Amino acid sequence: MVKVKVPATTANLGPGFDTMGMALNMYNTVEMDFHHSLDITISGVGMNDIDTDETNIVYQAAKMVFDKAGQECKGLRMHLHNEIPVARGLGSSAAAVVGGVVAANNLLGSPLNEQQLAELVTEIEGHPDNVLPALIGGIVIAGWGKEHLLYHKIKPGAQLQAIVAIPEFFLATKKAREVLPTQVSFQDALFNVNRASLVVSSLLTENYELLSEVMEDRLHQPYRSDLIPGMNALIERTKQVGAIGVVLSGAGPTMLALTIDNSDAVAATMQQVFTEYGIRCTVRRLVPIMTGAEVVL
Ligand SMILES: Nc1ncnc2c1ncn2[C@@H]1O[C@H](COP(=O)(O)OP(=O)(O)O)[C@@H](O)[C@H]1O
Ligand SMILES: N[C@@H](CCOP(=O)(O)O)C(=O)O
Repeated sequence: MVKVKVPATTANLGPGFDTMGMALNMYNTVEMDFHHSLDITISGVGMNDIDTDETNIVYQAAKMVFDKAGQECKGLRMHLHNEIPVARGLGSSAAAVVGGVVAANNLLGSPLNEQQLAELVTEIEGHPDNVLPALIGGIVIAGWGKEHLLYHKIKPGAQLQAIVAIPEFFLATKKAREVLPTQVSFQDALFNVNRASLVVSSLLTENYELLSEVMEDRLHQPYRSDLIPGMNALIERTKQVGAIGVVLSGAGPTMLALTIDNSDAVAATMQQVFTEYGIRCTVRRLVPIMTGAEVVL
């Protein structure tokens, strides 16, 4: 039996759509063992929102590792314990995919190396920005090259905190991608190239004064704002009380505020603004982490 612990992630970091993400200290665990049939049990959050048959994505991801390794999968016994809320923009599906792939790879004696795991989880999820930090931790910038996935991991600054306001309502990533345009203007593309580059350089140099001016986006957030009541007001007001950057976490509806200090005021303001817009939410204070999925048993 193997037990794998996988972190939550916050993807995009504003302008880095489908490109950047960061691992956070909130975890799901996957326990997995060989079995003659499929037997899935679940505990923790979202128990009623997750399938326990062959459509379960932890199982589907695990089965792809068996297929790649040329091994027959007769069944699996799995217990999933979840802390990451489902369909809220904190990478629950990424954690499920990574948990399934890493657990199965371990069960089979590690036939796939890190590069192969990174490519497999990206193929399954469709974009690398949440699965890569879930797999290897830290802040990851990633994208497909001609043949291979290219990725680079940055160490988050030690002082950085991540406050997340998690609304009570679900927003499936699929739905939040359907509102995106198929084309954008040259000016908006240029704006995001500029801001994403400045986000990376300010994270690398821990220049939070610069970071506070550049976590802006024109490729996805404007199109998603109608799906998240209060999003723009929350960004504006949370920045006024000292957050470095305030952005949509992944595809939403969770909002992420990066802070160094002023965390109490930031957390209170996020809660307050959502409440004013009739949205019940849970605010959690998290920190970026350098460790991705790890085998704990
Ligand atoms: N722990 C889990 N185990 C299996 N499937 C999960 C788990 N968590 C989430 N999922 C699946 O992922 C879907 C949510 O994915 P998605 O819409 O991308 O939201 P998120 O932003 O949380 O990743 C759920 O509807 C469910 O099918
Ligand atoms: N780049 C993706 C990220 C989705 O992340 P999730 O954690 O919300 O699944 C997007 O913005 O669609």
